[in-house]
Amino acid sequence: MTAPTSLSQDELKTLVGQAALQYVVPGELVGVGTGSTVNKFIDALASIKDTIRGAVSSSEASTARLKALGIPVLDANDVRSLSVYIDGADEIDGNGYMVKGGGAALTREKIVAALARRFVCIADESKLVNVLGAFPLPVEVIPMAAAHIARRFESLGGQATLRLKDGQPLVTDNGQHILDVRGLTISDPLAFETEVNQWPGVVTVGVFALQKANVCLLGTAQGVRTLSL
Ligand SMILES: O=C[C@H](O)[C@H](O)[C@H](O)COP(=O)(O)O
Repeated sequence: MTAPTSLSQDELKTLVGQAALQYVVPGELVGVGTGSTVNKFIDALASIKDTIRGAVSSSEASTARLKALGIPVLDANDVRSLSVYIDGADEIDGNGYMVKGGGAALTREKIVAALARRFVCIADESKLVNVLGAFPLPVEVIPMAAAHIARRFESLGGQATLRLKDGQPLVTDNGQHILDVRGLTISDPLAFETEVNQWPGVVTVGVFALQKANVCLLGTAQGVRTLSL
């Protein structure tokens, strides 16, 4: 697919959202992520909704969009496995390791991704990085542990702030809070994810290395680039 150089970031998201349809298996369920890029995928998915069984969703926001377009949404507990999970990223590196959670959906995203045999990341080219960490790292936390966890990040050189919405701590779909951690360089994503996920009070860290992307569809000025990871 070729794109003229004048495409906006929004148009690049539309391109990769549409390109992801090729990974949807007829007659099956598809795992659906969250965010502005996935919204483009959901819109494209509506055009083939009669060929699939439905979706397993990673957020209330995606569920609402899927249902509004007439796509059935199944509970993750009723599904043993998915052929594919399609989601965006805030950062992705050349190994398929990602930072996610800019939309606060990281925990459910990891759960639905865990059900899938293949993770297809859709992103515009601004998301491709050499090393993870420039995007403030989202971490979902149990509220009573937030200050303690923030201090642990300080000891790693990070500065953690509680994410707010309308002046109040943002509450996730799971009833928890989000810390955004700036100043980290995540040179070993697998080790980092494994360590932080063990800290008491951490629900999920937004590094996706244990469940990395297998394919990335990257929207570029030259068109959609497919990275096999
Ligand atoms: O919590 C949100 C997700 O991890 C998103 O996939 C991520 O933030 C990318 O979102 P967007 O496509 O809006 O840049």
